[in-house]
Amino acid sequence: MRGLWTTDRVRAAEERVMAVVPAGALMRRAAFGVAVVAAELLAGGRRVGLLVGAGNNGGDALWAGYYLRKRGVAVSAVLLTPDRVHAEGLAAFRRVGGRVVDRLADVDLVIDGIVGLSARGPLRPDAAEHVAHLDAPVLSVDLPSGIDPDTGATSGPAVRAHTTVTFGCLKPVHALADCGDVRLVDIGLAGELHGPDLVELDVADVGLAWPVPGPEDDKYTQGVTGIAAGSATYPGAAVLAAGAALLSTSGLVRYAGAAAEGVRARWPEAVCTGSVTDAGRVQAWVVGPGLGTGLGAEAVLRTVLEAGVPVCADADAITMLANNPDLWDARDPDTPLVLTPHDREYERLAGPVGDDRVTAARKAAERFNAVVLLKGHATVVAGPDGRVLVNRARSSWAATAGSGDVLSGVLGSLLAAGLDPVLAAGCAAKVHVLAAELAADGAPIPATSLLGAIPDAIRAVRPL
Ligand SMILES: NC(=O)C1=CN([C@@H]2O[C@H](COP(=O)(O)OP(=O)(O)OC[C@H]3O[C@@H](n4cnc5c(N)ncnc54)[C@H](O)[C@@H]3O)[C@@H](O)[C@H]2O)[C@@H](O)CC1
Ligand SMILES: [K+]
Repeated sequence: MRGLWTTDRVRAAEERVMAVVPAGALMRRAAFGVAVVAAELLAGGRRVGLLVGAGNNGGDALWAGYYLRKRGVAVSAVLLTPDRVHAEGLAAFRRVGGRVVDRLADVDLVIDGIVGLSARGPLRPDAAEHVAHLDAPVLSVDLPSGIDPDTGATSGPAVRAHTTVTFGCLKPVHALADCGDVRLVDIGLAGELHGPDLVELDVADVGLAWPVPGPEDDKYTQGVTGIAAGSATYPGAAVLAAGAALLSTSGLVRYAGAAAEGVRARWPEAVCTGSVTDAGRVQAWVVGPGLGTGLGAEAVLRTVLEAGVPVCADADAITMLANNPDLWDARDPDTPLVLTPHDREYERLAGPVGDDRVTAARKAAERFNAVVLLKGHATVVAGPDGRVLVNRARSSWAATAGSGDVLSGVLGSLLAAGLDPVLAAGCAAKVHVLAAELAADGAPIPATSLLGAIPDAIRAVRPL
């Protein structure tokens, strides 16, 4: 589990530490960490170029240049705003023979000290011009310049980092955007940082949380998942969601709806009925994928919300909740509800997502008293209690038709097994992208292949 802290919190912690350490000590620690990683990345190379912006991020780069010079590396620096540059850093850099140049040429590694925690918006045109012409790998100081540190959003030119060296703690950008290989250098903030703003689950967290049968378990004790999805014309969503639930835990799966025949044919182990009213007891419902939004679908959603068990509402269920707010009344507010919108579904529910996906998910979670799993390349899970988990996919193979139906089935089975709904959503998101990566192995895949890779993904996260 990795914690991530927003820039406000980082600055506050830095201020408290700076009050008790000698001036410049934090920057020196940070810069030394950058120099160590730069030396490692240089391997046989001898020439480093610095892109130096107006603030302390540029100061870090200049001090890193100073340490590299002292090791005999040839270091040149472009000062993007010569009238606003970290004066002590520049003086130290010059003192050891660092050269100031107009343009970086023939370098083996570039250190990006254009902008750090104070970044707003994309790279300015002059910085973008320098970045566009780089042909060496880039080591970014704190974060790749041009990406927003708190939201991970990019609205124009930005640095593409091979590696990022950050200080004290990880920031949201490190989980929400591509920062290359992220290295964390300790600068002594730990004692001043309290609980993180965001959390990224790692494989071990998911493996430990994943429900597996014990010696006393049977199909009922592991949780019965109900699937209210699909239609006679479109049974696919039902087949995918039911299959995902069957492959995710050893609990029973009940399917209820018009696609019963299709589900039974593909998954003989599922208990299938035509209607949610005669489905029997379940410990959690998945409702919505391929269900439609007509009156019959509304009745299904109402029945499921009234059942008094956790519900994962996806796809058409979200659209119905957005179109007909009376449906919220059917819900017992003390029973967990997980909403799994993509951006367009989110917009129907709560307006445009915008650049700040974490805040968007948080706001909706609070407003609807629900866990909100906002789908995207970086999936954000927000709980009504303020907890936020993020999970960034390393690839986009999961972005395929039917992929969301699979995710809802996985999530439903974890809710049925009794997992905390925020954790269930975070674990489902992680295993879902892992299954996509395993199935794809470098080539596009349909959702049925993603589904088929769920067991391998679970094996990959489970402790040996
Ligand atoms: N505060 C501290 O104790 C420490 C800070 N450190 C470094 O200090 C950085 C923060 O420094 P600062 O707050 O001075 O600010 P930055 O260096 O992040 O930004 C400097 C200035 O760049 C300009 N700018 C904003 N957005 C831009 C964009 N998109 N393109 C180009 N220029 C832009 C702004 O005028 C801003 O004030 C951290 O990221 C880290 O690298 C480290 O030295 C560790 C210690
Ligand atoms: K930077």
